[in-house]
Formats: sequence, C-alpha cells, structure tokens
Amino acid sequence: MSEDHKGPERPTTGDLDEQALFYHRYPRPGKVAIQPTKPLGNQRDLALAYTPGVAAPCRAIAADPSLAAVYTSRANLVAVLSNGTAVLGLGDIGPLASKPVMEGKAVLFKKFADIDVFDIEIEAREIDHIVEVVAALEPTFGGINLEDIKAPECFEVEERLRARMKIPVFHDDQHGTAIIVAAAVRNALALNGKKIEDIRIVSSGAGAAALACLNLLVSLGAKVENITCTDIDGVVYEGREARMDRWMAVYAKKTELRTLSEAIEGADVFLGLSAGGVLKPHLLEKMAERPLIMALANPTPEIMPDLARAVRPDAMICTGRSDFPNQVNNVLCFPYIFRGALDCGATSINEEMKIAAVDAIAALAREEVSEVAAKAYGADTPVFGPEYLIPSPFDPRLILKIAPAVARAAEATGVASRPIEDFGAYLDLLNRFVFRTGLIMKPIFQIARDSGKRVIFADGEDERVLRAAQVMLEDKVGVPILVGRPAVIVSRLERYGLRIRPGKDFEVVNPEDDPRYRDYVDHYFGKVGRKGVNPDTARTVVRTNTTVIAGVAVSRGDADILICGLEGNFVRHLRDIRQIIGVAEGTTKMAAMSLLIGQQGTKFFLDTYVQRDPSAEDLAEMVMLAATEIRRFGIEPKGAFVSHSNFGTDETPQTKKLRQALALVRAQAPDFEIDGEMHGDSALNEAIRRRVMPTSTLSGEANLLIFPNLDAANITMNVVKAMTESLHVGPILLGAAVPAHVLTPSVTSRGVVNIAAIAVAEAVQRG
Ligand SMILES: NC(=O)C1=CN([C@@H]2O[C@H](COP(=O)(O)OP(=O)(O)OC[C@H]3O[C@@H](n4cnc5c(N)ncnc54)[C@H](OP(=O)(O)O)[C@@H]3O)[C@@H](O)[C@H]2O)C=CC1
Ligand SMILES: CC(=O)C(=O)O
Ligand SMILES: [Mg+2]
Repeated sequence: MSEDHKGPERPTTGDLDEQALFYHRYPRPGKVAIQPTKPLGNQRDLALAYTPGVAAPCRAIAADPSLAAVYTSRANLVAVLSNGTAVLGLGDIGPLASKPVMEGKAVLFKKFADIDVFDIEIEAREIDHIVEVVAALEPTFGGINLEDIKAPECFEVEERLRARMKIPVFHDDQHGTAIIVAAAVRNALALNGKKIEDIRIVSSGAGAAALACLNLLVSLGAKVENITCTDIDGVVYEGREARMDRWMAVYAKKTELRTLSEAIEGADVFLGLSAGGVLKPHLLEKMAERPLIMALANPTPEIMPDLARAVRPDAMICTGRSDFPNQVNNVLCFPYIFRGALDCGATSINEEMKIAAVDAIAALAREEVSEVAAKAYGADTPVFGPEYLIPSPFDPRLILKIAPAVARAAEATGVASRPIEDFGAYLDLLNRFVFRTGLIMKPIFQIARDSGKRVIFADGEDERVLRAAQVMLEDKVGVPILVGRPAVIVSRLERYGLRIRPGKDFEVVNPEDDPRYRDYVDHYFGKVGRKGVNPDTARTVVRTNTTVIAGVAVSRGDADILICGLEGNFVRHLRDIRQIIGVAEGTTKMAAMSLLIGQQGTKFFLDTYVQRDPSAEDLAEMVMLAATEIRRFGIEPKGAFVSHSNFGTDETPQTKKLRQALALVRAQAPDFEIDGEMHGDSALNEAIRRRVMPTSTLSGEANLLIFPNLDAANITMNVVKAMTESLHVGPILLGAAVPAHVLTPSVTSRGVVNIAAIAVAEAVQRG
C-alpha cells in the first residue's frame, strides 16, 4: 500500500513541472490501478472467481477461443506499448521513462471511451525483438496501440505485426495523428477555399507522425509533387546522403531546395511533427495567403501560436497542446477508433476505417455545439471557423460519431468478426456512457416524439433553454415556445452558434410587447382577483413575471405544458402554478419526485421539494401519482416507505403515519409492490429485508423511496447525488392540472430537455 494521503503541501507556484510531479506522485504514485468488476467478498465468490470455479471458463475458451470475448475482459483490453525511442518530442529516453506517457494514454482510453488498458514498456530496440514480444501478447489483448516508437523501425514493426496478428495493431503516432491532421486540413480548406489537389505542403519532420500524415493527405487527394519533406538534415531530396529510408524516399524529389527556409516559400500548409522551436517566425512571411500552420511537436510546438499570429494574422494555427485553440492531437482519435474496432471485433484497423474517422471528426466541428459539449470548451462556445477547426478532446460527441462510423466501415470491409447487429442499440449504449440518462429516458422520448405538444418556457432567454429548444426541435420532442425578448433571444442564439430562429422555428411571447397582453391580464386577474391582487398589480405582474405569463398561456390553451424555475425561488414559482393552473381533478395537493441516475442504478425519491410534512392521506395520494409517472419510464414501481424504524421497531407519529399511508395505498392498489416502514438498506437489499421481515410484500430492490417528510427526502436525495455523482432528473412535479414543472437553478440544458420530454410524455398520455 503506497497511498500517501497527507503528502507534502501542494506546490504553491504556478510552475507546471512542479505541479505535474505532485499530480503524478500523490495520493498514490502513478495514474492507473486495476479495478475488479466482480464481487469478492466471501468464500463463495472466491470459489467462483478463482479455483475451482475459474476452470469452467478456461475449459469453455479452450474449446472455443471466441468465448474469450465473453468470459474475460480481453475484448475491451488494449495494450499501450512502447519501447521509449521517440517519446513525445523528448526523443529516445527509453522505456522506463516513457511510462508516465503510456499511463497517461491508458487514462485517456478509459476516460474517453471506457477501454481498459495495460501500459507495457519493453526493453527492445531491434525490429525482430519488438515484433516477437508484441506478437506473443495476442492472447491477452483485443487490440495493440503502439506508441512512441521511432521511425523508421516503427513502420516495419507495424507492418509485420499487422500481417501476423488477428487483432488491430495501430501505431497511434502515425495513424491517430494522421486522422486528426487530415480532418483539420479538410476543414481549413473549406474555410480558405483552397483545393487539396492544389495545396503545397511543407513538413518539418520525416518521422513516424509526419510521413503517416503525408500519406493520408495523399490518399485524400494531395499531390506528392506538391509536398516537400524536411527533417533535421534539411530537405529530403533524391540522392541525399543523410538519413534516407524507403518510407521517406516516397517524398524525395529532384530539387535544388535544401533548407526549410527555402522549402516554405509559397507553401499553403506547414506540417510540423519534429521538434520545439524549429520554425522561426520570419519564415512564415514566405507562406501563401491564409496558410494553415500546424505546429504539432509536443510538448513545445515548432512555433508558439502567438509568435506565428504576430507575423501571419491571416493564418489558421494548430498545435498539439491543450492550452491553445485547435488542439490537433491524436487523443481525438485513438480512444474512439479503438472503441469502434473493439465493439465489432475488428481484426484490423484498415484505411476505410481511418477515413471514416476523418469524415466523422471533420463533420463534427461543423455541427453546433451542444450544451454538454459546450462545457468542454470553457467560457466561449465555439463556432466553426479558423479558431475552431476540430472538436475539443472533451467533446462528448466524439465517441458517438467516430465509434459507430468506424464499426460500420469495419463491417463494410469485412474485418468485423462480431458485426454490430443493431446500431440503434449500440448508439444507446454509447449515449448511456456519455450522458448516463440515455437509456432510462428512452421510453419517455419515444412517447414524446412527434407529439406536437407545445412547451412554454418561462425562462426563454436562458442559454440552457435555447440549447434545449434546439435539441427539442431536432429530436421532435415537443414544440418550444419561449417567453423572452426576441432581440435578446436572437443575439444569444448567434453567440452560442445555434441555428434555430424565432418566428421561423419557434414562437416567442415577448413580455414587453405582445398583442395578447390585455387578455392575459384579464385571465390572470380572473384567477387571482380575489386573492389580494388588484388590477394594477395584475398588469405589472403580467409584464414582469415570466412564470405568470407562461402559466396564463397554458391556462388559456395557448400552450400545453409549462416549464419554469431556472431562475428564482422554487416556492414562488410553485405558488404561481397553484394559483393559475391548480391541481388536477381528483387530486388535493401537488408533490415533487426526483430521479437519480447513477452507476449503481436508478432511484425515485418522494417528495423532495413540495410537501413539508405530508399526512398519511397526502403520502398515499403522492405515491399513486408517482406510480403513474414511473410507469411512463417503462418501469414497474416498487415502493418502500423509509424510516429510522424497521418494520415496527419504533413507534412515533411519523412511523404510524407511514403505516397508515401504506394501508391506504394497498387498499387502492392491492397489486402495487410496496412495503414499510423500513430502513433504507432494507429497501435496497432483499436479503437484509427478508432477515427482519420474511413475508415482506416487496421483492427485490425498491426503486421508489418514500420519505416521512421533506427534510428527510431532500437531504437524502442530495447526499446520495453528491456521494454517487448521480445525475438528477427533476424535480418532476406531480398533480398539476396540466403538466407543469419547476426546475432548479442548477439544471443543465440536458436536464431541461429531459424534463420537457417527461412533461410532453405526460401530456400525450393524459390526452
Ligand atoms: N500532436 C500530436 O498528436 C502528435 C505529435 N507528435 C510530435 O511529433 C514529433 C515527432 O514524433 P514522431 O514522428 O513520433 O517521432 P520520430 O522520431 O519518428 O520523428 C521525428 C522526426 O522529426 C525530425 N526532427 C527531429 N528534430 C528535428 C529538428 N530539430 N529539425 C527538423 N527535424 C527534426 C526527425 O529527423 P531525424 O530522424 O533526422 O532526427 C524525424 O524526422 C514529436 O514532437 C511528437 O511529440 C507525434 C505524434 C502525435
Ligand atoms: C501526442 C503524441 O502521441 C505524441 O506527441 O507523441
Ligand atoms: Mg505519441
């Protein structure tokens, strides 16, 4: 055990090296560890995981090797393997010193694509030796990611391994880099109007990355005669005596040019995959109009972007670093190309799969950025252009676009040994990984789709609502109506790069100027006139309180659903809804349910926001409302009244209330699986419950937890949410006369879409 929780004080200076050393050292050395995926808590587990039980999967695999994908982690396990001969731009620092980079790649595989990795650093420099070591690893892995092996050895190593192994072998520095470079070049050309067959390219570097990039650009249309390659010895020309190999020789031409300084004259693209600082600013003056400067050496680029920008304000500039725009780095590719390849059991990663990845990445940069993705970009939401040629590595859409495209290409070219049968289900799976809400929300979205139900948003100027409105329109989940000033809405839509426009795509209710204003005031006064509101106040309120405006719209039938609460106080919004919309027929009070979606599962909590101290009758009523709501998710509710008392271990007014509520629910719905009062662990664990109450009418795990009061429900929900990093969907308001929901200010735009879909589904089912 080497965990050191205390450690020294964090570095106080901004020195990146010092901070990086601290990061790598504490609280335990390194960046990765192994995480078991099965329980190992008792003798029985041990007998299954290890001997004698483990013999069963061993025998099965011996009889049918394809079952390794079923009984072991092989199909999701990749080797990140290096001999340390070209570690970033640090050069030949050896395998041991390369380990932090390989651990780093392992983390990226896991974080971005849920792929498990063993980082493997080998002491092997000769091609034969490397090939033998790697080939011998085939039984362990679903794929091999070669990393930081220098040219020219890397080319032959990869060629020979690809021929020998029946799993993907992919040299990331070559192909991962080439895929991103090709996507960035394609998008840059779309902006500067140049054609790939006409552009002149000069490379600094003729190693693994540079040559692979040039090769891919050639296969996409660039002309070999328009490419000049340079390395540490200057221009690669026909007949030169300095280093030359068959891979470089492709680009060696008859030329009098000898230096980068000469070769860069008139170039449209500078491709730097060599070493820090080799491109002097004055050389940029010689490049063609609107050049593309790709200074991709790590950690220090061939030229720093600010120096390049000072000389060539018209240039599009990319680096390999995270601290500048346009990060052209293979991290945008390798997690996802392997995700797609592993998921279809690809036996290799071929040209078609690489080009599918290029297409997907290039197209993604041109799409609008979702709010989830916008978080990846910090304060400013990017819009496709010179400063945003390719997506950020944190863009959650990368996996959704690249992995299926790669898997399809694998299948089309006959290298998929386990073709994906249902791409819709596959996308759901990827979505679940990305958004976690994906699967449980699916039935709701299905009910909501194409319904045409109109959802009015009281906070129509809010960025989250604007983003949600675009998603709703694209996914046909209801028709948004926004309360807000049209000019503000338009300018914000433009700022966030959203395509929808008021009037054309959705309706706006302008609080400052709407022809229905007088009617709305009359309607509102009719609802609240005898509740202490005079006509003057009503006029002011209908100008200024957007929840009231939206409530009146719904009450008059100008909209079907109300969503509010992104700003302000929950209780005040609820008061407006009570006054204008009221409770549903046959219901006495509203309540609020929260849905938490976490790695450990999905749970509904009741009542987390509305009723402070509900009576037994109130509880029974809200449970019945909750059950209807939960069934919309395609889930059969299983309720537990939770308490400090476990099946009568204590007698308090609260426990009596819970028992009465249980009796009332049972009387109304004898088939409802519900029981109580019980401890929280009894609710979630059948074995624990059966020990104290063998005849409990609840089987399995409760999914609806009903609390005796607001404090207990809200506190528990928030603690669970924070401890399990669960996603909160809701609050889902139960019992309003028409679907209406009060969100909380921390909601995300995805949260807005989720609640809108829930409300639309409710409106559809209510008819
Ligand atoms: N942004 C990204 O995603 C990626 C960036 N890279 C970066 O690209 C660079 C090269 O990596 P890789 O191709 O794997 O390594 P290689 O060792 O295979 O190639 C390095 C190339 O750069 C040349 N070179 C080295 N120093 C100079 C110099 N001072 N002037 C001109 N040329 C020079 C080498 O020439 P010679 O052989 O004659 O020494 C060789 O052609 C590294 O900085 C790496 O970090 C690599 C992969 C991905
Ligand atoms: C990014 C990367 O793989 C490199 O610089 O080597
Ligand atoms: Mg590398």
